[in-house]
Amino acid sequence: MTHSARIAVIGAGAWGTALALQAARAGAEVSLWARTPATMSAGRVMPRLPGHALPPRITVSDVMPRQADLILLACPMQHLRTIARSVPPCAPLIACCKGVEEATGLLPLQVLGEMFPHSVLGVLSGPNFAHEVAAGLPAAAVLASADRTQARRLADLLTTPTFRLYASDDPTGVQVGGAAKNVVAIAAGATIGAKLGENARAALITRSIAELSRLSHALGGRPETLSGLAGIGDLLLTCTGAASRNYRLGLAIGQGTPAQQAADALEGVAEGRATAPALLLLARQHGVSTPVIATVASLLAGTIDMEDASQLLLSRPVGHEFA
Ligand SMILES: NC(=O)C1=CN([C@@H]2O[C@H](COP(=O)(O)OP(=O)(O)OC[C@H]3O[C@@H](n4cnc5c(N)ncnc54)[C@H](O)[C@@H]3O)[C@@H](O)[C@H]2O)C=CC1
Ligand SMILES: O=C(CO)COP(=O)(O)O
Repeated sequence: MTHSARIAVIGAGAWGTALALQAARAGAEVSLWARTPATMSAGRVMPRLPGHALPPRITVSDVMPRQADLILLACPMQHLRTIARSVPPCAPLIACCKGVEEATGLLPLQVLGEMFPHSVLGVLSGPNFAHEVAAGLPAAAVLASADRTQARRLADLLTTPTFRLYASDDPTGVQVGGAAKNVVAIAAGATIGAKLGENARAALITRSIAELSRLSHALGGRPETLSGLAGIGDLLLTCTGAASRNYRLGLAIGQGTPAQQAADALEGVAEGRATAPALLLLARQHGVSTPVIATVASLLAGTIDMEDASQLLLSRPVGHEFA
């Protein structure tokens, strides 16, 4: 490519803004699409990430870009379908959201696959707090597409020494990791909020990896993907990092705040909330046992309290570790 890559970022929330900054750092000309109409400016977008100014390579607009070499969709999962309706099918599309569509039980690329059957599709996921990526701190993630060569080519458009994008040809495993880790993070936060201890949290995170691997396998992904950046990597970050919105939602629930009230108090989207029941349904349809996801779904629905939740998990039979 002789010109700088043109990268369109759809969604000017925390993650979209951070990805726009990263794409500019990688040398691209960037258009950042913001939903809010009228005069978009750095001043409107940046309060979410204080301390970072938008460089001149980034233009912000409420009009969808018509031309791009790559399109990054960085909106909340439950709005992906609506927002994608306005996106032109002019370039490979990368889903940067993490979750399952509640109304359909579909993963991001299944939603996009229905809408853009002829486009190259990929997913970007991994342990990445937006504010750190925006600041240019070192981080790594994975970009997965069905075609390994495409995945590497697209990852190269965004990779810099401080944002290391590994390629993968297991988009299903990567999406399951990204969706499920937010649910596990709610459980981890609740464990700490209820003062069950750090041993309990470590056990919960580790056992959830088995759960996620089973689910990934049943949905057509590879279990080993869950031991990579989009699995263990993101679990480590989100289940221990106090900046995680999903963890903070769980923490408040564990301290006794009703789920709805805890969610209302959060700034930004905690994807695990809508994803927990959707993922549970998906797991049941595929005959996969997912005790952690089931417990979080019940906690969020208010059908059990924290004491019931810990009893449910602690009363399960203790078998062979890797049975
Ligand atoms: N914030 C982070 O550190 C990271 C977030 N992600 C993922 O990126 C996705 C977006 O998250 P954030 O940027 O953090 O969200 P955010 O909470 O910062 O921003 C929400 C975005 O959703 C838009 N929005 C709100 N209501 C809407 C509606 N009714 N219709 C259409 N758009 C609406 C807002 O305009 C804004 O762009 C999520 O799936 C999240 O899991 C992934 C990695 C890191
Ligand atoms: O996905 C994230 C980090 O990889 C962000 O996590 P939260 O949405 O829980 O803040």
